[in-house]
Amino acid sequence: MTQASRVRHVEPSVAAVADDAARRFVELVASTTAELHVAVSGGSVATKVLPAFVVEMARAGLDWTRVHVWFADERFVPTGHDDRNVVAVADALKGAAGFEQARLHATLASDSGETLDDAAVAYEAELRALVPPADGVPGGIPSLDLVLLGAGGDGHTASLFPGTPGLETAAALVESIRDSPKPPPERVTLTLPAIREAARVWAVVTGAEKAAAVRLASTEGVTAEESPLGAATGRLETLLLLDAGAAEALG
Ligand SMILES: O=C1O[C@H](COP(=O)(O)O)[C@@H](O)[C@H](O)[C@H]1O
Repeated sequence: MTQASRVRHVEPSVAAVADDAARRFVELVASTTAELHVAVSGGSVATKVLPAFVVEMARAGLDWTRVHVWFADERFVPTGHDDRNVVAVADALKGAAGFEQARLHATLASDSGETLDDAAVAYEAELRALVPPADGVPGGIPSLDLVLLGAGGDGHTASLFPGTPGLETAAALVESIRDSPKPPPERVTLTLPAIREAARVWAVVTGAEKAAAVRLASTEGVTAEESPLGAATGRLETLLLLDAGAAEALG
């Protein structure tokens, strides 16, 4: 995919970016009567963007009964630990009308008795069991309806970090990470092949400290190893939703 097929949208503030993403989410939910499989990120996506989704869905009179929530990445720490992305996501979804816990697809925590590798394997199995492939042919790669990504100032997205070779050719859909440069070190993440099979990928990136990463991600010809954010594209739609700070290094 060329960079030309990635659409950038800039809003003046973090709140305006969250509201814009929320309106797009409402349009997506309203556009279908099917179940929707949405993978979300932690960090600012969980604390600033998802709450806006909940508000906008309520304003539109829509409920969350058809929405499955998955994780773009998760930290392998004990259940309930503040570092678990599911903690912030579950908190954001508390007011989501009609949302059932059974549709919140958390990964195994470090106190589950399973290993980090087991957690990755189990999550891939759950994805394969519940998320249909784009062509509907059994056994194909699950195609999430939406992957909602954030990014770090280093250009990492989900738990895919710059300087990691082979991101594009990962054989698995979910991988374990043992040496995340950003703590905590142990994580599970969707791989680039899993993300790229999603119908839509929306990366919500805010803050001037991420401007250089956004610029690199938007550079024609950038590799996945240089910029995982730049390589995270969807089959039908790839959006980079930015605030003015994150967009300030773009031409
Ligand atoms: O470690 C992580 O960081 C990224 C970016 O977080 P942010 O707070 O700077 O937006 C996040 O997208 C990812 O899910 C998380 O595990």
